[in-house]
Amino acid sequence: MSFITDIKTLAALGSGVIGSGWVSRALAHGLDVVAWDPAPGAEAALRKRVANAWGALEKQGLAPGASQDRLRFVATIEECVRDADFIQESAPERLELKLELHAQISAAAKPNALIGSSTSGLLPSEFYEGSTHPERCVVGHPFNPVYLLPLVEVVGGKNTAPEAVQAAMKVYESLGMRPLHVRKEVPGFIADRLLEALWREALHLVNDGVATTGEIDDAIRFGAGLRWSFMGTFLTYTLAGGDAGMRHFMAQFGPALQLPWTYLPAPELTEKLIDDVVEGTSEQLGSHSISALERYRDDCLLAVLEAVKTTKAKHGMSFTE
Ligand SMILES: NC(=O)C1=CN([C@@H]2O[C@H](COP(=O)(O)OP(=O)(O)OC[C@H]3O[C@@H](n4cnc5c(N)ncnc54)[C@H](O)[C@@H]3O)[C@@H](O)[C@H]2O)C=CC1
Ligand SMILES: C[N+](C)(C)CC(=O)CC(=O)[O-]
Repeated sequence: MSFITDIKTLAALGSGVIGSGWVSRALAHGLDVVAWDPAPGAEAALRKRVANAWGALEKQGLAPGASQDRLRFVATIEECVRDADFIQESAPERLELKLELHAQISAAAKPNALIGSSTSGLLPSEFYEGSTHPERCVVGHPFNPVYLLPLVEVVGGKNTAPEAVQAAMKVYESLGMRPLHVRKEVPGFIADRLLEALWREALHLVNDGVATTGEIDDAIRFGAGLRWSFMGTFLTYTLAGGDAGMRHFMAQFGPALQLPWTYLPAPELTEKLIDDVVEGTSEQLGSHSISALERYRDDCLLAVLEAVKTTKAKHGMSFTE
């Protein structure tokens, strides 16, 4: 089956924080958007959120014809999805609710219209169980604010066609996003597994009276947080191993993972794990030398620092605030 990838109309179901982010992104990319949300006052709240995001989207650059006026709010699920080329659900994170909602959405949608769910970690095999044409159903997990952050994790369930995953990635790309295919269906996918681990440790630190929430946030935003905007943990640590790279880093700091620094049980540091990490990071390094990547890292850091400083000053804040 071929799926619609050249989309003109996007349907958004659920128009809270995430749904309104999708609506804003789609409108800014010049699409027609049809939205539905059962809450009283949802239309006014959605239009207000879109208006609030529009300034940033204008600065980023709007597609030709992009307009907030191309948003239509409707009264039923059927009306919302009937003529849509792509459907994005952003309803509350409850399995039973999503299961029932997707049965209704998929029954009313065009059979070749892809359906994405914004779920943060529920399994698509479970909540698409009652869907019509489940082969076109995927997870498209975005990050807040959806209208600016490019990452979207794309996950298929047991009934999802591999071509549907590829087609959905193409659609998300057309919306200016950076899709990441999560190849194994696991709760929390990739990004939230990482974020939740950090979050769990942060709560332990607060609970144990070690640091305040502000101190913990400072520990992130003045250190690793700055690096993370342009270089992930594995490549960062490869550089931290100096010229000897990841193998030296693993030898020096790997054993410390077994110490009780963290409440999270560490994996056993087997030879295979070390080899997998070394091989993975070697691939990431590609033909770049450590010193070339150090210069790249430093240039990126300077650029990010300057950008944060200028933007904070524009908002009346000092750099250290
Ligand atoms: N807030 C976040 O940081 C992120 C949330 N997500 C996911 O996005 C989805 C939505 O989350 P939020 O926007 O944060 O929640 P929210 O609470 O801001 O919005 C949910 C919206 O769904 C509406 N709603 C209630 N029942 C509904 C139904 N039966 N059908 C359709 N809509 C219904 C509500 O009226 C509300 O406007 C969840 O699956 C969540 O896991 C994904 C990424 C980040
Ligand atoms: C808290 N959360 C699990 C809903 C967060 C996300 O899913 C992604 C984000 O925007 O951080």
